[in-house]
Amino acid sequence: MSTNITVKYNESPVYDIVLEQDYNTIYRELNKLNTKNKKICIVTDSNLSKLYLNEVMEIVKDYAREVETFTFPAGEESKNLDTVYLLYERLIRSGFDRKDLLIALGGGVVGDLTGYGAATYLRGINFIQMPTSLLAMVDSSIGGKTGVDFLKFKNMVGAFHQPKSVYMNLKTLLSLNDEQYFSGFGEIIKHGLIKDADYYQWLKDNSKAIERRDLAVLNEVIYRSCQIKREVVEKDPKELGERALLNYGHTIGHAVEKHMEFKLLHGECVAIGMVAASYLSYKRNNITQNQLQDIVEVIKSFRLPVSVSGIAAEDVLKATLNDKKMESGRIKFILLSEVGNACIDTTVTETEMLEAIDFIIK
Ligand SMILES: NC(=O)c1ccc[n+]([C@@H]2O[C@H](COP(=O)([O-])OP(=O)(O)OC[C@H]3O[C@@H](n4cnc5c(N)ncnc54)[C@H](O)[C@@H]3O)[C@@H](O)[C@H]2O)c1
Ligand SMILES: O=C(O)C(=O)C[C@@H](O)[C@H](O)[C@H](O)COP(=O)(O)O
Ligand SMILES: [Zn+2]
Repeated sequence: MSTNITVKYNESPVYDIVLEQDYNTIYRELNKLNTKNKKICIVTDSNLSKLYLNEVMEIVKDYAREVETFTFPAGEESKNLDTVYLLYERLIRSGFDRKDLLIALGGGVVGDLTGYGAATYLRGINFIQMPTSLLAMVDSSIGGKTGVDFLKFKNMVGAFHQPKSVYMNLKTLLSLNDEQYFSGFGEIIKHGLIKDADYYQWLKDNSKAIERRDLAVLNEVIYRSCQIKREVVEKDPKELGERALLNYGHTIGHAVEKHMEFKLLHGECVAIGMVAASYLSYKRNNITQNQLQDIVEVIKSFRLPVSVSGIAAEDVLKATLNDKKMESGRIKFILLSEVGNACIDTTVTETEMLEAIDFIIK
């Protein structure tokens, strides 16, 4: 079973998202890029290097002049300029030129960091996303947002740089531990809440099959989420407007992620941030108290946290004011206008934000 989605900018196809259940057809993506006389560097983390690197290398080596690998320690703590420095060093020492190619084999951390390396090395070289986590398949591998954290502030240094292809092997989802697997549902539930109430309902109806990682159902989840993300990024590739809706739950979520020193996964922090943003949406009379309660229960049913402890509300507020959503001193906050629709609101006050943050700190 293979499914393809094409991402277009200004009506022109830019790259394909390929959903597969093995790695056998990667060569098609490489052939499109004429890689036979190019060097390829596969960038991955210390977990994936033990799981899929050899299999991918075996295939890629027949379609490249030379294959290098660059592995860094797994986890958000590595998503910074120190790791990018080591990547540049490796590429320079190995003589990578502008026509060569990077492959990001891993979760969102590998994808964001490799994408940023590709965007900046020699002023930009090609890269392919090979997402292995659910979160990376439904969200981070699509749309060309690349970057790294700085002083633990999330994604503060980055660039828009589109991949040449996004190739996923859904069987890799079977080796994720439960925490990593369910963290993907932070972004998936977000897609339903901001864009598609039917999808949100469908997720609830299919929770049992999702729980047992039925690959046919996961194919549907990934396909629907990728379509939602594709539609948004095609209309607004550089987040001048509507793309900001994808930030639902992130303003407070990113601040929690920073203050928890990356002990919680990104999807878990997005889940907590969505509870706060849904609380504000309820306070603004956009959704009912029952709908707020339903959102909290659905997030819990996907084994995601809905609150956090051990951090101070004032610190979280301060970090939200340093996030990228500030514009002329005002925060661009994403609220639900109803379940299945979201809006940008620049009138949320610090007092309202503190109340929402208090709601998620236990
Ligand atoms: N660029 C974007 O649009 C975008 C969107 C959403 C999230 N992000 C970023 O993505 C990151 C989160 O992504 P993530 O949750 O994939 O984190 P991650 O890359 O750290 O992966 C989570 C953990 O799962 C492991 N892992 C990944 N795939 C595996 C597999 N198949 N089997 C076993 N273990 C596996 C990793 O080694 C890691 O330990 C954050 O940095 C976030 O800011 C970016
Ligand atoms: O693609 C986007 O745009 C998103 O906002 C997707 C988010 O899930 C993702 O976490 C993104 O990296 C957040 O963007 P940022 O600009 O707030 O760093
Ligand atoms: Zn996110």
